[in-house]
Amino acid sequence: MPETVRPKLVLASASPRRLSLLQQIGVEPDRLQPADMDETPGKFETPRELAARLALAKAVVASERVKARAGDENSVILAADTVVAVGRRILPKAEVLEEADACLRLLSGRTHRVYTGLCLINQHGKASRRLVESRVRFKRLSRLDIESYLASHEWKGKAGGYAIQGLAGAFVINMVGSFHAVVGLPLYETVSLLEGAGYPVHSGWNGTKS
Ligand SMILES: Cc1cn([C@H]2C[C@H](O)[C@@H](COP(=O)(O)OP(=O)(O)OP(=O)(O)O)O2)c(=O)[nH]c1=O
Repeated sequence: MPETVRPKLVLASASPRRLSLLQQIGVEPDRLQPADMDETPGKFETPRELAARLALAKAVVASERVKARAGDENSVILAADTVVAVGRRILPKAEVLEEADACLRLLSGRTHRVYTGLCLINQHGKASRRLVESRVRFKRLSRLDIESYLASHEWKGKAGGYAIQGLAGAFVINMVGSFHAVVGLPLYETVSLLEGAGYPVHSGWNGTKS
């Protein structure tokens, strides 16, 4: 029987969170190929549609770059996008203090949704997609909560102006969905897409330390 060659894995992301979530399940990408793009929502686009569209767009852009390089033909490309929303209102990825402040005030005492789009383009150029929706309920935030959190700078570059995996974990009364998806990469769905593309996830589990 001919031996199947493991495809190379390209992670289309600049997010250190996504890389460490992959490493958590014993998967080490062969290459990082971040795909910078305009993430502005379309006029009538829902948060769910935005997360799905951007995950696909990131994978496509990275795939084009990978294809242009000799020797990388047998590659699978993985990309994701996380969108935080209150109802239909899409919150920004907070880059400045004012944005993070506005996000936290809006999230205070409310339940919001986090949509994580996932896309894998296989060796033959076929895209497979998943969309994971999680609900997160925040306590009512005091002025001190908000000011202290803003001073931590953990909000920077995070969708909705917070990171559940850090200090903001203290704001969460409960969540329904996938914690890892909120952080940036739904692990169950990631494994299912990788296995579907013939990428052997378990081969990285030998001798893994907890
Ligand atoms: C809600 C939430 C978001 N985030 C992060 C995950 C993503 O990195 C970021 C959302 O922005 P994204 O546009 O999804 O990702 P990114 O620009 O950081 O990285 P790339 O496109 O290169 O993959 O917010 C957390 O780390 N924790 C959280 O609790």
